[in-house]
Amino acid sequence: MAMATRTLGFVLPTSLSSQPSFDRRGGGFRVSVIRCSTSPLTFPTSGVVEKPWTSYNARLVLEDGSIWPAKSFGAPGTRIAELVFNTSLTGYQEILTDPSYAGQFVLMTNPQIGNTGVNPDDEESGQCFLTGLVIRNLSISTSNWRCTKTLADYLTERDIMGVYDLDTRAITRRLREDGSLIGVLSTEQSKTDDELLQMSRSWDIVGIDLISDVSCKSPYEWVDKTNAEWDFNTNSRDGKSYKVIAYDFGIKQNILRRLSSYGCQITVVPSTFPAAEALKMNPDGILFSNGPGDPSAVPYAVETVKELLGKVPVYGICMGHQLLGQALGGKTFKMKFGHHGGNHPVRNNRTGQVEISAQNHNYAVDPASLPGGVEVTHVNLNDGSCAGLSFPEMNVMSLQYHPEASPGPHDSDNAFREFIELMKRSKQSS
Ligand SMILES: NC(=O)CC[C@H](N)C(=O)O
Repeated sequence: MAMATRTLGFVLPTSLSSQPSFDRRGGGFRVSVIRCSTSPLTFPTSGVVEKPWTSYNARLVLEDGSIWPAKSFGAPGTRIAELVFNTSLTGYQEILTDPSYAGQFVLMTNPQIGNTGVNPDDEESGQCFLTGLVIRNLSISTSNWRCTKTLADYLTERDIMGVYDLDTRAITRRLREDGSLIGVLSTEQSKTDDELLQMSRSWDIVGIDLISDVSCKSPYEWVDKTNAEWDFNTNSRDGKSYKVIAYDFGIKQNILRRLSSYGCQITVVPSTFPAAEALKMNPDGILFSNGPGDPSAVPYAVETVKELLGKVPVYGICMGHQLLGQALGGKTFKMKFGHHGGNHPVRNNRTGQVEISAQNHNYAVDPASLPGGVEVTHVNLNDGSCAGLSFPEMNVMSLQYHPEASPGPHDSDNAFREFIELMKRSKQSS
């Protein structure tokens, strides 16, 4: 939810003279450490201080046989996941709580993470879903006016692994050259490198249904809007109300806030909610949400989408877009290393305009596999992949990326208005 200008609000005391400097004699950092706190901050002005987190040795072992010594600042243990890199400069808390990262370790290419701590407003869901966070440096000072906790404390409390002190540039280059890799993170010294390597080679993320674990268990109403302080683009609202059912495949709360701000009354339903029940509720539109993993591993969700097609206007975001692609008769495939970041240029084919977008996906719809009448509305300009679809005959629209952009730029927010227009037109013609 936060924008860069909001989250980068350092409050450094004037008596603090410079950048942290490493003191070789003392083995510590010669800085003033600002622990985030809701109580007034006190600033030591001099002296050697220890890093404000407990660190112990860890290893990242990748399936290609590479071993990356690291230091842990989160939960201890040994965990397996797919490693992806994310190029966002800000928004690590939204990334940590985005359910689409279930089954993955996220490596941040931004070399310094943790400087703004965590706060109660930037959560995309009620828990952290990724398996671990991999970073170059953990910020030694934490300061932001909304901060209530340090990143290290937050990850440890939520039992999520976090490691730093790895060469994240070298790992990113490897992922770009060889594609995403399965890895094992471990703080357990009793496990040999070879054991961890075998573990990483014994698991695969392809073909696993990850949405059933992250979806809600029963329907609920959503009413929260985007906080007025953060809202924008308000001129495009028509003041009317639309009844929307949101299928939760791992939904980010900012999608719900944006829909609500655009005047939707929302009922969120689980991924297994029967299409017939959804239709009985007489919605004006249906949203298929983002969600983790392989869209080919959830045929039941594709069936639900198929049953709803043509009966009511539908809007798919990310996983929802991929499920729509399959339901329309197309195929999805796994990309080499996917798109994860807040800086992806997308061309809107209808307007010719380029939007800078937030993206997080490893799979894509193959446009060549789609039947006639389905239009590719958006293209990712980095690699030409399909970034949006429309099938006007059935009131279908979808985006492979994140118009709710949290974190990320807001260029694509108008897609919510387009969904409203789709529902409005369909209502008028029926
Ligand atoms: N953010 C998402 O919905 C991700 C979609 C899908 N799980 C992928 O990785 O491609």
